[in-house]
Amino acid sequence: MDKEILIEVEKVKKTFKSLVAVNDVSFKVNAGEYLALLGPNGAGKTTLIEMIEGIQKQDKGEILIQGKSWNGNEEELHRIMGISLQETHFVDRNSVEETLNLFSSFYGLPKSRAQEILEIVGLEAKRKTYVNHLSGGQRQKLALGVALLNNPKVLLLDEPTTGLDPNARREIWNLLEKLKRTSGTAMILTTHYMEEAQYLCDRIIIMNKGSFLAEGTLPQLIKSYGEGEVIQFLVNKPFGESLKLLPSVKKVFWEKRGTKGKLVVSDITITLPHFLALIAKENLKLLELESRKVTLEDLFISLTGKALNE
Ligand SMILES: Nc1ncnc2c1ncn2[C@@H]1O[C@H](COP(=O)(O)OP(=O)(O)OP(=O)(O)O)[C@@H](O)[C@H]1O
Repeated sequence: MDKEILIEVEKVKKTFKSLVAVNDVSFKVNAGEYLALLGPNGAGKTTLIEMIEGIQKQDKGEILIQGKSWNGNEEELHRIMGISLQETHFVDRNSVEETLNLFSSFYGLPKSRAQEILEIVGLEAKRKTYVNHLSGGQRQKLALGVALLNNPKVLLLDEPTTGLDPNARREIWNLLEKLKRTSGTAMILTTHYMEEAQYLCDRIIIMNKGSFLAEGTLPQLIKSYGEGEVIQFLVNKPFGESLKLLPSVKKVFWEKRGTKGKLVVSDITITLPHFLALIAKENLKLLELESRKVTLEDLFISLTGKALNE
């Protein structure tokens, strides 16, 4: 049986005066699927996710959650949605437990649900702590806990791990991964972190300046860039001969024309000796050299001209 489509975004556009924040984008998310919206600052991720959350209204296009638009269905949609904003504001002089109880009462849920959530997000030891005394990671866990209270069918997380240290980030990932195994929740998360999209999500959309530049599973995205390996280098003076002519080179990308760049090659062991021989022949000095598999970041840079965290 086909999976249920829980989120449908069809030709959605949003402008702020002359700025097109989201430009005619369409996609669907099925039950049980995790989707990442990956993009640099200002790409339009928050605007898009807030339109799906019903916080902002699109100028054009249609957004359906479980087949329904926000118009006239607010109450029903709020019941099936879990939302965590980029910065969730809690009442500082409430404890973790009081905060969860308060949000539970909004949904008409019993206090026992708040207790379950304390365990799920691993904040039992902090139940009596005021929210303004929590660390960044603990706050994010609490925000996630609030989003999960109503057992949402649709979970929308705006940069759930921005600013967290790697350990705290990993803990949030573990939580979300566990949720994926135990529920049919459809999730969209926005992120600047390639590893987050890669680790958690079935599908990735790369977004920049309001538009989708690429979409697919990680292997599909890597394939679209050109599978292979990368030789990254920096030399002291520009090359005289074209690097494209070296054996097994598929593409050449320059960061600083002639001196700093990247070769995408089908086999490093074939290209590398010729590359080094050319450096010797042209009397250049090799200042940096790195070889590795193609990553999503390579694709991202080639599509947007900038690194993900710029
Ligand atoms: N209320 C608003 N009024 C005017 N411009 C806005 C408004 N909200 C967003 N923008 C602009 O729309 C563009 C997209 O912003 P958005 O916050 O959606 O990007 P983002 O991908 O979420 O970025 P970040 O990763 O920094 O959160 C940006 O150029 C932003 O300045």
